[in-house]
Amino acid sequence: MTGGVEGYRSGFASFVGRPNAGKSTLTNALVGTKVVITSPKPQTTRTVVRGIVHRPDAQLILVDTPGLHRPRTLLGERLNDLVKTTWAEVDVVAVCFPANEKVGPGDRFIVNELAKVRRTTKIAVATKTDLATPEQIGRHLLDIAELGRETDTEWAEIVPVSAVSGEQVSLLEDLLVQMMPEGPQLYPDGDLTDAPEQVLAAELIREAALEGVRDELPHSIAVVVEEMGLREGRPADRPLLDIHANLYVERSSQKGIVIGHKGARLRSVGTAARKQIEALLGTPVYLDLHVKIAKDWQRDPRQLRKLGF
Ligand SMILES: Nc1nc2c(ncn2[C@@H]2O[C@H](COP(=O)(O)OP(=O)(O)OP(=O)(O)O)[C@@H](O)[C@H]2O)c(=O)[nH]1
Repeated sequence: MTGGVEGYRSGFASFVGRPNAGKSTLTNALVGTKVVITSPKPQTTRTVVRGIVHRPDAQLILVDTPGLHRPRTLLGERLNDLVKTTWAEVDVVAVCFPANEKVGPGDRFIVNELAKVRRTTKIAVATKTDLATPEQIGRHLLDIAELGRETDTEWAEIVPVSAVSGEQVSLLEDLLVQMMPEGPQLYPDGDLTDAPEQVLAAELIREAALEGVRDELPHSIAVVVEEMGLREGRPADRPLLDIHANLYVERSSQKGIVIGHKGARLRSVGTAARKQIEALLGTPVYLDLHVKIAKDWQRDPRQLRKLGF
């Protein structure tokens, strides 16, 4: 982890736009090819991590937010409120406007709703520029700027890109990174998306760590699996799964409780969790557990959410 490195930036961006606007293709172009569509993490029910851009200077986490619909019912309105709450929690919302189609009522509806979320930085992305002539792209950019004025939306940037030809994709990445706040690395190196096994392993460790101390530490333990992978050089019939995990508590007094006298409690937590994970995944496990205090993270709702507090 390079968390805490000076100047390091980390945060969340979300691509929105009408169906077919090119959101998924752009996510894949930014992250690389291996993105998998994942299920929501247990503790973040509203957002799904679609991909993570790792750089030496930053980590950019691309999340999906629920789709926005024209509300016809109270439930529809509630859902839209939820979308707006989510938009308020990410650092940047990027609205995608395909360059080969005119800006239309569907776009206008989304931008109007987004305009009500004042604090979040908004950018406009003109997607699929390989399908449009330079004149069309120019016109399109003016239309997007005009829509911004009409809806009282301040576009921090308007960026034309093609996810297919790759044109301007790295520029978009640089711009997004500059808009992220300074903060620690939130996901392990190499993670492209939330791996369900890692989430499950973290849950089992958390369960084991809470065993017997629930009253003392009700909601104060979070677990992040930093690394998880089969150890290299093992015979095929004797695999070993290495898991490195951090157990986060809020205060140093809690650290003592979790570790126990001369580390005895942490060792038994490790043993219990290891057996559970082995039973679940069917592979022998080497579990390396560290206890850390998440002091600086407590005031940041995004990081707290990531940690499941
Ligand atoms: N030529 C070209 N086609 C693109 C580009 N980006 C996306 N497409 C195509 O446009 C279509 C829609 O792209 P998606 O990335 O699935 O769009 P989306 O916004 O995620 O769509 P929904 O999931 O329906 O909201 C697909 O057929 C893509 O191949 C691009 O930069 N150039």
